[in-house]
Amino acid sequence: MRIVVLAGGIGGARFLRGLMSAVPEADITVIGNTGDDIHLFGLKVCPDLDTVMYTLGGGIHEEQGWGRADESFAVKEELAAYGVGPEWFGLGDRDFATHIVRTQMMSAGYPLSAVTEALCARWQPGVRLLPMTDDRVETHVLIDDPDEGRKAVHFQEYWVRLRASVPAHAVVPVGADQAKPAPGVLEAIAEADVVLFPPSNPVVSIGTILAVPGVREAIADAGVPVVGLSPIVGDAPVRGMADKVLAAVGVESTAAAVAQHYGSGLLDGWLVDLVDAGAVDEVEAAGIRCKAVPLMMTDAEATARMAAEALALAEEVRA
Ligand SMILES: O=c1nc2n(C[C@H](O)[C@H](O)[C@H](O)CO)c3cc(O)ccc3cc-2c(=O)[nH]1
Repeated sequence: MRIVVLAGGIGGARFLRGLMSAVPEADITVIGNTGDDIHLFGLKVCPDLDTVMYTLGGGIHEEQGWGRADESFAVKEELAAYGVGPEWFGLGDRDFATHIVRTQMMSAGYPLSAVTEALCARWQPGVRLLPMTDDRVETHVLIDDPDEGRKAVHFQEYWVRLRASVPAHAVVPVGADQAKPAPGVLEAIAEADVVLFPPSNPVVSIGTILAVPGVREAIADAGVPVVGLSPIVGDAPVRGMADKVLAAVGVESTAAAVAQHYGSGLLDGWLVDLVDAGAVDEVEAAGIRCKAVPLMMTDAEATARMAAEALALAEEVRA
């Protein structure tokens, strides 16, 4: 079975681990969000691609969900001693090596997709990991700054420095409208037997991937089941601060509202948590097959069961 998964960072990566244990023989292509990418200290950092690569490759800091296990911060401390920031973004020494290799390869002319493949040669994630695009896309968030008034900040500044503590007036994937899908993205979608949306952020992760011209259309036209898992459980994000960016696009933080945000033109099936069983009828009325199952990725087994439920729902809508 050929499965295409659109993935953000931590939620996407953990879901993928469950999916791989549920269907070890599956051929999985991951289309990773690159809107969170940031240039720091002259280096290109790709948080979501790295989170998937490290998680599936066994190098992730498990509790944190991002960055490397057994990490040290000597370089960051030395940079801070020179007064060079930002100090709010935690790049560790081991992680720095990844960004150095990536930046060096890109400076030599390799596209991000080729660089990602090269990095994965070390990590062997067991999936084909593709960036959504080789072009530069950067998600910016429009906020009101107490001193400077309304201004756009990089997504990472909003997420990590500000902890999404101020309202987001708009979320803009800068450059997405001009971006082309990376090599292999449209082909993987066209050849897929099923497309899955993990419980990743519907705006800044999956929404950004869908904003690359051609991706949404390819998924809608693939003629295969498209099944998503709600990142909202009991009207709150399972992790992260998805509610803050959902508000910016005028979507309520409920499992049903997120399903309708994707819409029946894209989504065939939607899993909600048992606590949201009351939303099933509303989602089905919107033309999307819906089922309530446990959706907390508490451990590997629970996550594998979620993935199996998503595939079972895909077979139900295919029939
Ligand atoms: O909350 C944080 N998240 C950090 N993240 C996670 C990241 O900001 C977001 O969670 C994702 O971009 C959202 O998917 C990092 C991810 C990386 O790959 C590399 C460095 C960081 C650093 C931080 C950090 O300092 N604080």
